Amino acid sequence: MAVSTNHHVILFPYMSKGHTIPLLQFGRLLLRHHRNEQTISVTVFTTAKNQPFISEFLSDTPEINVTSLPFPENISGIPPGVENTEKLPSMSLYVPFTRATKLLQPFFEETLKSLPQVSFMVTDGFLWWTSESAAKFKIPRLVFYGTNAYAFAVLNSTLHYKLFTIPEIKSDTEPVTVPDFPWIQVKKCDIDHVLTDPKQSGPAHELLMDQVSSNTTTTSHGCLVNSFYELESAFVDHENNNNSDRPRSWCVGPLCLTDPPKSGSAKPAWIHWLDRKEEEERPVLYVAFGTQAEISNEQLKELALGLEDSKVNFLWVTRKDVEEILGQGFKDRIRESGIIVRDWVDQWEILSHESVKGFLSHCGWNSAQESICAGVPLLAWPMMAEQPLNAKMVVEEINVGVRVETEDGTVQGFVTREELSRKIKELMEGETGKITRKNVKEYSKMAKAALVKGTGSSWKNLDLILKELCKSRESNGAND
Ligand SMILES: O=c1ccn([C@@H]2O[C@H](COP(=O)(O)OP(=O)(O)O[C@H]3O[C@H](CO)[C@@H](O)[C@H](O)[C@H]3O)[C@@H](O)[C@H]2O)c(=O)[nH]1
Repeated sequence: MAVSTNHHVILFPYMSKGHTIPLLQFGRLLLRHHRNEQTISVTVFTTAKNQPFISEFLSDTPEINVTSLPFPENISGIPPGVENTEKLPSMSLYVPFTRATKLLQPFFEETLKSLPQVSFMVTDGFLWWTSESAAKFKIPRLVFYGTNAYAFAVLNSTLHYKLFTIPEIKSDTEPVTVPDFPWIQVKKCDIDHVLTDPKQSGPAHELLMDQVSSNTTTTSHGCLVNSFYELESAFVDHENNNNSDRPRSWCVGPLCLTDPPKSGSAKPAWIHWLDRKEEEERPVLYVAFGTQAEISNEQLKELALGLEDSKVNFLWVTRKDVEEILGQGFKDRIRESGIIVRDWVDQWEILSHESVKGFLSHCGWNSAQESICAGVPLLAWPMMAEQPLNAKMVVEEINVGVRVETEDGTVQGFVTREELSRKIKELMEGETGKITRKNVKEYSKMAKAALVKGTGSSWKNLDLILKELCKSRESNGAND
């Protein structure tokens, strides 16, 4: 008779909801994925101020342990008590905030000493120093970035060929062919400025280099990707076949599909509103820009007016006080057609609602993939980070969305109410909308199939990871 084995997996997400949520979903997936006689336990590392959100998110999975480490204090530029990027006064503080996480290392390692055997750890690529801890404790480490394979492959190609730096390309908007993928053209403004800065020095560059070197075959066993093979096979294959210095990429998603069905709790007001729109047979555009987008008041006003001009019904989730910025008049005018929500919402519940037929999104990868899984086409308005690449992928590669254009063609540029209104109508009522809606439904089916036990590509990948990592740990005597 086979002896049952216990495996213990550590997850350490970066302190930003867009990075944390998918790793928590991965924790759920691990628990669901029983292999033969193995049982798996999971410990999530975080900091005290992030713990309540994580515990609440995992309330359906109390078996997952959550351990908090003390976030460093007195970091120059970081207001006291800020332990998450959403609470930063500006994303320009990303570098000092992320650097400060290194001060968690001694606490992390001290806790590792007291934990039961660890089979492997999955830690965020932004927490580069966790690869040192993994090496010290001889624990295999998988790295997680939260991005898809398309963006990762295009960024790696940009870095490898020094695409914008040698020779230096000054224009922000000149299209440049990506050598590894000649059918793709990118502009300098599509790429994070750290990769296109000819100086290639300074704190942001040094941080990036630390993160890059913690994702090599010697520092990481593999790269966990929140995506599914059928969505972007060319890019997954490219990463795995052409880069001997980087560890293998494993698509194990879409992780949003691991969320439990809604329990019988009372429906929030916005879901009642969506129910009413369904009865009235009025399609709704969902509008939301993730957890860290920074939108000026001027741009926010223009967006509001574009929504109003389009005459489309909309549900807009925003962190800003729209009423204060636009005045009561706007709310009165859109009383019948729109609803504005400032609470934390269950985005998946909204996207899965029958009345939601389009999503105006910044194309953070979680939002974009959630939309694909729910079969909802996107109106792509990228704002920062790798979002311009996600938008390209959604619009040009898999044709499940329409792109919003800025006035000057740069990512940071201004978007007029006329452009917004035109593109909203194109997505919700036009021919392109119809085509993208048909395409996205196909990808939604493929997404679900990827996780099916025994046959799905992501299910098989996770099975291989567990087989490989748990076995290698046993043969190293890790269970002694
Ligand atoms: O009220 C809310 C607001 C957000 N969400 C969820 O929060 C996540 C937000 O993630 P994402 O859409 O990816 O946006 P960001 O928060 O902006 O994500 C950051 O992290 C992503 C993953 O690395 C990157 O793709 C983005 O560029 C980066 O900005 C999603 O799962 C949403 O469903 C909710 O459930 N309710």
